Amino acid sequence: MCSLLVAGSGVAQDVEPIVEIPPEPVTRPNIVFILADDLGYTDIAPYGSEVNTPTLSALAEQGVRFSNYHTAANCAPARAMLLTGVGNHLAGVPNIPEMLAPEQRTHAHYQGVLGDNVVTVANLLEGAGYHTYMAGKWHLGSTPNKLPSRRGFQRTVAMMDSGADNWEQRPYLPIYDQANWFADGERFTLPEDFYSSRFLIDKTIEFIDSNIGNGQPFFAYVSFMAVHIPVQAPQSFIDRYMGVYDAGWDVLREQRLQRAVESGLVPADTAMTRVSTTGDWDALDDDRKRYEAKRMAVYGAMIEAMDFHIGRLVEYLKSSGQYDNTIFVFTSDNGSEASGPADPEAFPARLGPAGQGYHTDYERLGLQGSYNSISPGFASASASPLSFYKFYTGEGGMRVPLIIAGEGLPRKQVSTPAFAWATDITPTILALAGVEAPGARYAGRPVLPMSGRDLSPLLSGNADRVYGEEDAVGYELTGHAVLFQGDYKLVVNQPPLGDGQWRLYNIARDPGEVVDLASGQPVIFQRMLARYQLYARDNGVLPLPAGYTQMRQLVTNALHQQYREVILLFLLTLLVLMPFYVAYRMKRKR
Ligand SMILES: O=[N+]([O-])c1ccc(OS(=O)(=O)O)cc1
Repeated sequence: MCSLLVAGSGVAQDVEPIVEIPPEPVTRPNIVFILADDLGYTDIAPYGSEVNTPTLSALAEQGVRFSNYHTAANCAPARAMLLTGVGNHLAGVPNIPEMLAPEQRTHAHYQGVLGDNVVTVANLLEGAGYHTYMAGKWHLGSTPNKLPSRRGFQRTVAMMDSGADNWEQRPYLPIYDQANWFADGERFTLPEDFYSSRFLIDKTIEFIDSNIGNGQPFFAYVSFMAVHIPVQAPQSFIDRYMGVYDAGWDVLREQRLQRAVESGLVPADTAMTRVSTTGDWDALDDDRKRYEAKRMAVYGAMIEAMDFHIGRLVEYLKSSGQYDNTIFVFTSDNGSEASGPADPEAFPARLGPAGQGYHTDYERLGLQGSYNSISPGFASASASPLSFYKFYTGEGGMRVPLIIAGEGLPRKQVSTPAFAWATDITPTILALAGVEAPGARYAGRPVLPMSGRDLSPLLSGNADRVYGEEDAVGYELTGHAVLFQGDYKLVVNQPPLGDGQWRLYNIARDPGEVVDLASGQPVIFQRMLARYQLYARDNGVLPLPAGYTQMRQLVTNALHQQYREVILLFLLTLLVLMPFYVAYRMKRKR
C-alpha cells in the first residue's frame, strides 16, 4: 500500500498502485514531398513515358497513382496551394509576381507572394514535432519574412526565382540581376560542381542525416528545378536519348496516348486536339529535325537524371533504415512548358539566350553555358493526350502525375480516377502525419481555413472519391479559367492559343477535350458558369487590365527592371538641372 494523490481531489488516499503501461509509441511517418517543375502528364514511365524512370515506377508500385489530379497552370500559384491547402488567389498568389501588371499590384492579394493569412504544412508539422527541410525552388517571396526559413522550414537551401541555371549560379532570364539562392535565411553561393538535381538531393540527405535517430520524424520538401527551362542535363544521360525523338512530336504524342490507354490512365477511345503552335514536323528540313530531336533528348535526359537522384535518396533511406517509415508524395507544379509563355516564338528572340550570353549550339546543347527548351510540338507531346500546356487551363496545363506511396500505405499498385486538386496535398500530408489542420487562428493571428480535401480515404480504399457531385473547384490565371464539377469541366482559354469561348467537357470520358458539350448540355453549362462567377467573386479574381498578355507583361516588367536605374538617373539629372534651366530662362527674360 502507498499514499497516492488522486488527481483533482486534493486528498491523499490509500489505494492499490496502478501499474502504468506506457502507451505504444506511435511511429509517425517521415514524409518526402517531391515536386518536379513543368513536368507533363505523360513525362514519366508510370504515366506512359518512354523516359526511363525506374525510381518513380517503383514508387508507383508502392502506392496509388492518380490519373485525374489537377494543379494550377503555372508555378507560384500551384506552390501556394500545395503548401497551404488554401486557394491561390486567397493566399495572395494569383500569378507569379514577374507577370503581374502594375494595376493588379495595387490590390493587396495580387502581390504574387505567399500571404501571412495562410499557414504552411511545414509550420504545422514543425509545431507537431517534425524536423522540416526544404531543398529547391521556392518562388513564393524572397523578402526576409517570406523566405522558407520563415515559413516553417528549419533547414533550407532555396532558389527564389521562377527558374535559374542548372549548372551554375546564373539567372536564366534578364529580369533577374542574379540567381537568388538562400540557405537557412542567408544568401548562398552554389558550389563549383553544381548540377541542380544532384545538389538538391545531396542537401536533402545531409539535412535528414544530421538528425537521424533522435526520435523525431522528418518532412522533406524536395522542389526540383527539373524540367524547367533552361532544360539542361549531364552528357551521360543525354546520350541515352539521342535518336529517341527523331520521328518527331506527332509520333511521340501517339505513342504516349497508346501507353496511357494501355496502363488505364485514360479511356481507350481518347481523342486528341492539336494546338495551333504544333508545327508540321514533315515540313522541317533535316537539320531542324535533328536539332528539335536533340532539344527533346536533353529534356528526356533531365527527367531521367531527376529520377536517378530521387533513387539515391531512396537508397539512402533504405540503407539507414528509414525507408519503411517514409511516405512519398510525387507530383509536378503544372503541365509541360513550351519554351515561353503565351507566345513561344517571341521568347527566345526577345528575352532569351543571346541577351544572356548563352549559346544554343547543337553539339553542346544542355551542357553548361547552353540554353535549351523544348518546342511547342514536343510540349504538347509531353502533355499527351491532353490539350494545351503550361499557362493555359486546358488539361495539358493542369493535369499532371501524382503518386502517393510508401511501405506503410495499405494499397499498392493501384490507380485512382478520382478528381484531386492541388489544395488537397497539405490536408493529406497532415492526415498521414496525424496532425490537425488549424482553425481560424494560428500563432496568435487569424488565418484562412484550408479548402483542400484529405485524400487518404483514397489511399486506404475506404472511398473512391473525395469530391461529391455537387462540389465544385474553380481556378483562374490571367483570364484562362476553369470550374471542375463531377466529371465535367467548364473552361475558357484566352488567345493566342485559345479563343476566349467558354466550353464544357466531360473529362472522364473525353480527357483530350475534343467534344464541346456547351450547347448539348445547356443546363449544366449555365449552372457551372454561374458557379464559376461565385468562385471568382469569393476569391477576388480581378478582371484583366486592357491589352494584358502574360508575355507582354513579363517583357515590360523585365524592361522596367533592366532600365530602372537608367530611368532613375535620368529623372534625377532632370531634377538637378531644372533650377539652372529656370534661372537661365528668367535671366534671359529680364
Ligand atoms: O519563359 N519565360 O519567360 C518564363 C517561363 C516560366 C516562368 O515562370 S514560372 O515560374 O511559371 O515557371 C516565367 C517566365
